[in-house]
Amino acid sequence: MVLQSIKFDVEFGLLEILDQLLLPEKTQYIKIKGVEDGWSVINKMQVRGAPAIAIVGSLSLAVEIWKEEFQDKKTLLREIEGKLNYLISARPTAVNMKLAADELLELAIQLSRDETCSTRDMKKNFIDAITMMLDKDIADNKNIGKHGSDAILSNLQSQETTIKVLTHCNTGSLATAGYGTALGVVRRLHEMKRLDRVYLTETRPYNQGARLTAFEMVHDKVPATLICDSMVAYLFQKKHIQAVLVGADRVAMNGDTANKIGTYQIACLAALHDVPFYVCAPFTSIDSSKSSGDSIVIEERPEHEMTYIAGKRIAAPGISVWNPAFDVTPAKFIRGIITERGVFECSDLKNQLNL
Ligand SMILES: CSC[C@H]1O[C@H](OP(=O)(O)O)[C@H](O)[C@@H]1O
Repeated sequence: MVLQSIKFDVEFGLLEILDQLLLPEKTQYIKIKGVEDGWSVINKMQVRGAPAIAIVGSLSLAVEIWKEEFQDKKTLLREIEGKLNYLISARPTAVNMKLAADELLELAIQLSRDETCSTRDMKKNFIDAITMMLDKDIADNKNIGKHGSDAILSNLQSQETTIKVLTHCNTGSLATAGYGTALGVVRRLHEMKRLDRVYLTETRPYNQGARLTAFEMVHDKVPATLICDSMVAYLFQKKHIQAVLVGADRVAMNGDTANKIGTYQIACLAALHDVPFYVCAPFTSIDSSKSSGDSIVIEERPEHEMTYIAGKRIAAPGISVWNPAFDVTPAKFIRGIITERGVFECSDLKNQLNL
């Protein structure tokens, strides 16, 4: 059975998301009735992952406007613009919701100006565009898997047939519409029988690795080993890791990449141990408005997310806490950006975006 993080059928007003705060103990879905529910589950990280945030946020708008009748296209356009701006505010670091909102608003403006398009047609065409995001994301991830596995295997010495990789956080079916980005490359390597093992960090404090990536790898029977975040240097020293594969929340034009906290220190260690470090991300995670990572806003999460685990306090009451949810890895540490269009050097991103 395929792991389904999103259930959607707008005809039935159905949008449900798997509550990722309850995994792996409980598999429980939450009904999303509109953008307020969408904003809430994103902000509370009941659904998370850069692509999944954009998809669930946009789908929450689709189910909301599907139920409503609009007197004219101007009213519908005003509703769409206001609710897209609201959804963008749920979490600041991942760029995907902002890029999706920009594209959807541009479509709505075009439809509102098209005199051959009725209000009903505008609503249907707009919702259809959102629905297509699901299939496109899965297709993009399959291409990321193909390009990434080809690139990594090309690095192998002639006598090496299988590969050991390290990944951080969760970049699989629980962070996307399905298959995953960095975990999509892992899945592709496994499908090709070229994966020896994937090592995954627990990824404190939310534990995306221990709770989500481990869940996905066990579910798919992929050879995987969980390690603590503090074990990465020793892993590089004692195991022959041939690549690091991470996701991205926002890639700047020079290749600087914002990703889950801990990514930057893994990149530093990978450089020290000469392990190729790859960022795996669809073009929907690339921000052409950012020339470098310097201006990427880093979300800071509530202190209880660090001082408690599963509702039990693990840190002394009264201790101060700093809880940045992301860090920025400089382009110099990144061997390549693995995308659905191919694998690019950081210096080539601008050309790939025709900028
Ligand atoms: C498919 S990339 C997912 C990306 O999002 C994660 O952050 P969060 O769990 O806080 O949404 C992490 O940075 C992953 O690399």
